[in-house]
Amino acid sequence: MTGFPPLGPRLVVATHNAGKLREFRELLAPFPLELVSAGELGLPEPEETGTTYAENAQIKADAAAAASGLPALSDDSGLAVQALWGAPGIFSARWAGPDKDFPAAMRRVEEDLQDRGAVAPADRRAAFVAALCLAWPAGETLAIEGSVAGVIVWPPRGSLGFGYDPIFLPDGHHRTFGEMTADEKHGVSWDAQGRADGLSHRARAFGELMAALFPGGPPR
Ligand SMILES: O=c1nc[nH]c2c1ncn2[C@H]1C[C@H](O)[C@@H](COP(=O)(O)OP(=O)(O)OP(=O)(O)O)O1
Ligand SMILES: [Mg+2]
Repeated sequence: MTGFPPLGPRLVVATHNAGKLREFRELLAPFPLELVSAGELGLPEPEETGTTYAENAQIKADAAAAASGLPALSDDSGLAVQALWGAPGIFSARWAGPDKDFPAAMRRVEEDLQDRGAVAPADRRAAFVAALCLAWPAGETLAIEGSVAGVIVWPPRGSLGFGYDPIFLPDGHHRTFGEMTADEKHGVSWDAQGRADGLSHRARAFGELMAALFPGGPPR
């Protein structure tokens, strides 16, 4: 028993981002859940009025759980660049504008770093951060954050993944997220004790969240 209401069999993935949805489908595959996305249910995209990732994640999960009557899992995430005082941060999606122009958003990150004279890798530190929120229709919530540290590289490298992946090089690796396979970027492995391990911010938060709900790891 985990002290939380049952999770399934149906779970709403409360995102309108196709890249995140693909990652969550892969992350949730080992679990006995039937996934429906906010888009498939025609749920509106709530306004992200929070001032933190966690607040925005809760807004998205609560809205989807209330509208669907099902448990809902949301993600609010972003890229925090140290030399830019954490920007774009919670505004990462908004930097890409209504057309979701991530090449332009990545250029803006690079231009802002150039303006600060940030050329050496040590001056180009960044982290991807994800806050996940699981909300049940009766109001219970479970929230967890994950992050991964690295550096911003220029020019962008790789065409896999989504968003800012091509300019993020995680510490200890020589390929950017845009050059990594889905499994390398966000695959989660479970040890015999049911502890999860993964590389990306989303994989790390997801592993911790699911370990809280499924002690011992995914059912075999
Ligand atoms: O793994 C990632 N790889 C690359 N870029 C990423 C990642 N994770 C977040 N990001 C960037 C792009 C995304 O657009 C923004 C999150 O903004 P965020 O509001 O949480 O998501 P969103 O508006 O795209 O979809 P939704 O709110 O429907 O879940 O940060
Ligand atoms: Mg959003």
